[in-house]
Amino acid sequence: MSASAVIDVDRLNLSYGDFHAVKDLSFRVERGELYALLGTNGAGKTSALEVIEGHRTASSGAVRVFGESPTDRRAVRPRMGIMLQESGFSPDLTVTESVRLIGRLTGRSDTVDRVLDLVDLTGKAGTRVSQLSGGEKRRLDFATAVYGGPELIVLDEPTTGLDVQSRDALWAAVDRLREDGATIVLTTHYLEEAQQRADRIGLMHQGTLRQEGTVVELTQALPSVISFALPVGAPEPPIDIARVNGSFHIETFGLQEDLYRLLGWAHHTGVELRELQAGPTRLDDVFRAISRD
Ligand SMILES: Nc1ncnc2c1ncn2[C@@H]1O[C@H](COP(=O)(O)OP(=O)(O)OP(=O)(O)O)[C@@H](O)[C@H]1O
Repeated sequence: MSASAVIDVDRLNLSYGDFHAVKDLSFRVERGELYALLGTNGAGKTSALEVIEGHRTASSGAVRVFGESPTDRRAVRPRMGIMLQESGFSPDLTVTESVRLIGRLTGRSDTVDRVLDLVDLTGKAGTRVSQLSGGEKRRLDFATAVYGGPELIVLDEPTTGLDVQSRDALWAAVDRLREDGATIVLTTHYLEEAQQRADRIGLMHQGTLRQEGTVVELTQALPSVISFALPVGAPEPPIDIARVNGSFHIETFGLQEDLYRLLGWAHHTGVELRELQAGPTRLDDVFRAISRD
């Protein structure tokens, strides 16, 4: 195990009865990293996280968190904050009471006021959980993960159900936690959030890790795309292009060169390139490629 690894997952397998949900999964998360574990529905992300969180026992393989077994709660729990997909707060408790209760369970020290400010729930301190909106409940879930500023924070689909403003606020809070040195493990179906923020990404499909790397490493194997539409009757550019749904696509590993040629041709022939877009491969494309099989 690497000396700095906060999480070390080595050939993890997890079965539910006859169903093999996680297959020989290995990955490491280094101190201070934001690692995004992404994948298709049912890929096994939550199952893997549940083993890391100490909520589930592996069928085989080794998982270490801070060098300890995650089931050693006394060693690991005070250092790890967890935002589950659903926390199951008691509906009759107020926001303040819920945070205080969770705070006690973490074994970390903090003040309710600071945590509510961090997750932007100060105005709802006295509101019962049953009266919170979906997005407010999600922010209360986030409060449980950040209480006491843990070294490791696990976020399972943290922004699902949040409006754009609340998402931005959550990511701003995550940025501040990272500035303080926190290590973050994240699952999300919002690939652009992972693309923008993750230091490294693991892509899972049907229980296995199909690819792992930085965004650049993952996307450089696929071509960039230039797309545009042409006015009726316009000549076609002398470049290898495909027609998709009435518009033109160029797939290229030489984005700059092909764009230069295309724009030069359009300029010389006086053709307008409508809805012109050019950009590197997005994580969505890598994702589609791994989930085809
Ligand atoms: N308690 C359980 N009993 C039986 N099967 C389960 C159980 N929990 C999960 N599974 C199955 O294991 C597989 C992996 O589920 P998991 O929730 O880990 O996937 P996921 O990658 O988190 O999916 P999603 O993105 O849809 O949340 C799925 O096929 C799911 O139906």
